[in-house]
Amino acid sequence: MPPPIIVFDLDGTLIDTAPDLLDSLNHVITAEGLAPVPPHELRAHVGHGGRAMLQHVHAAQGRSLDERTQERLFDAFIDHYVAGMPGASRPFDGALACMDRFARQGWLMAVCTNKLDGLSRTLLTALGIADRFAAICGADTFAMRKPDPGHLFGTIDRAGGEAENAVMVGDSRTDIDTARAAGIPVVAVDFGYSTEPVKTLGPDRVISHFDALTVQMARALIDARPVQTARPAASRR
Ligand SMILES: O=C(O)COP(=O)(O)O
Ligand SMILES: [Mg+2]
Repeated sequence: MPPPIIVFDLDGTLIDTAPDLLDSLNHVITAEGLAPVPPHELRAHVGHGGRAMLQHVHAAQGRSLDERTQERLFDAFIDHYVAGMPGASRPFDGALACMDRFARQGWLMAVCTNKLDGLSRTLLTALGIADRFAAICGADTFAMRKPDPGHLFGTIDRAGGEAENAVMVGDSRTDIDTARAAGIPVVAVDFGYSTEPVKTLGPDRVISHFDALTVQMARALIDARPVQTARPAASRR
């Protein structure tokens, strides 16, 4: 039987990427004559991706954004973001020690993120932690992405784990919905980029610091999960 696996979301869960994402966004929009956005206004939108941030900023400043312009600005945003990696992005407090605990107990670790695959790898490599993960699967790794449970199943398969022996950790409704749809227990962090309080979204546990995420907690969540029906064949890889 393969070892148990803990699957982390990236932005807002494992890594605090918001300052760099906002910096790149402001770089792009100020070049277009828009006003820069203060961090507190956009932090909650960071978890929805670059296009959503561009749309939000344009709408908030009464500017239209056609598809072509959006794609041009998105490309410029990504270019700026990658060029600065890792910038000020850092693992959240306690995240590295938490990963150490799970690694010491022989758990597999993986990343399941709606950040692009290449960006996720570049960032985790720049931070010196890419090697810790048996799989890093982004928005464009599979034909589906979170909240489709196939993204999570695919990540677990690639890492060599089993969905029946897995826990997910995330910061958003998307993560919680994904894990729920997969029948996998989910721990929500309340320090990420959710627009709504995570405790209202139905996670199995909420933590305010990685120190609270113990191997015992993860083990207990897996042991307590109800007996699952077989996952849909379309989600198998
Ligand atoms: O970049 C995004 O759209 C969200 O990324 P996440 O899934 O790691 O939170
Ligand atoms: Mg997230």
